[in-house]
Amino acid sequence: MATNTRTANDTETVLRTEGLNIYYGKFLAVSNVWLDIPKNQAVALIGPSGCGKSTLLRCYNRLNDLIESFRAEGNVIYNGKNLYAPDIDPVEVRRRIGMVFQRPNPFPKSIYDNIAFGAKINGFKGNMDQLVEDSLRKAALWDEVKDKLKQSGLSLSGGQQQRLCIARAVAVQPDVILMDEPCSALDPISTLRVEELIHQLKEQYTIIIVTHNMQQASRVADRTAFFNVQTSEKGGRTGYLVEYDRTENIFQDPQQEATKEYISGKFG
Ligand SMILES: Nc1ncnc2c1ncn2[C@@H]1O[C@H](COP(=O)(O)OP(=O)(O)OP(=O)(O)O)[C@@H](O)[C@H]1O
Repeated sequence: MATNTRTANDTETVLRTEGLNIYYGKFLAVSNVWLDIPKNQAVALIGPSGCGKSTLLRCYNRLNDLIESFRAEGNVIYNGKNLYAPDIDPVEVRRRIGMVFQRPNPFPKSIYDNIAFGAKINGFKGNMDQLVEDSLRKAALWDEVKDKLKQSGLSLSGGQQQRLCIARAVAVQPDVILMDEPCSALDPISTLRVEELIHQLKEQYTIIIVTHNMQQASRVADRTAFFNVQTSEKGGRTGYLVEYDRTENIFQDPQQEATKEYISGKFG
């Protein structure tokens, strides 16, 4: 049984996960998750490979809908509305809840158009130059690219490309930004820059980050959710939430044996 799974009552909850079971076909990938994501905080999802961190993350902006075998039971409540209700438009969900992926994936377009493209599709009618500058500033990239906005986004370094993807996510004025191992393809200096950026972004956005790097979770996250895998009699491996608490508690005073073992490197 998980502990501290709903202890985000010190601040407003943006995303509420209620008894979520996630299936791929008949396979139960993640079981019975109860988890509140507080506004303007960063929450890290950690745990061994296959425990369902990315699967859960993709439920928060309905990206799993693109997988035919995907099915969810339970509720994901975003600002009071069930994200999986029939009248909810998944495209609008993905605008409000943006995503940054493991590998930087800029469009094969100019730096400027990487930002402007999504904004135009979303009907942005304001000053585009200003939006591009503001978004690049929020992603701590403006000073490095302001003189080469017409160059291809693909001409940037990996770390710059990832910050461009963050700028692109920010440009459509989301509420929440999901990050799926955003630094795993980056060098240590670029990683630090993205981590610093996460601290700045929290002032305006809520962030959920999947990371394999426990130091990273302890550096960037206010709260951390530790997931583990249990093997059924039939051999199926299902992820479940073990413990969710303030990050310092998870790393310095975990309540569950499995969390203690994981953070001390005994498995995973
Ligand atoms: N599209 C899919 N179809 C079927 N099964 C899937 C699919 N995506 C993930 N799975 C399965 O769901 C389980 C959870 O996978 P997921 O990638 O969410 O775990 P994870 O904790 O993010 O792993 P990792 O840390 O290795 O990235 C795994 O058993 C995986 O094989």
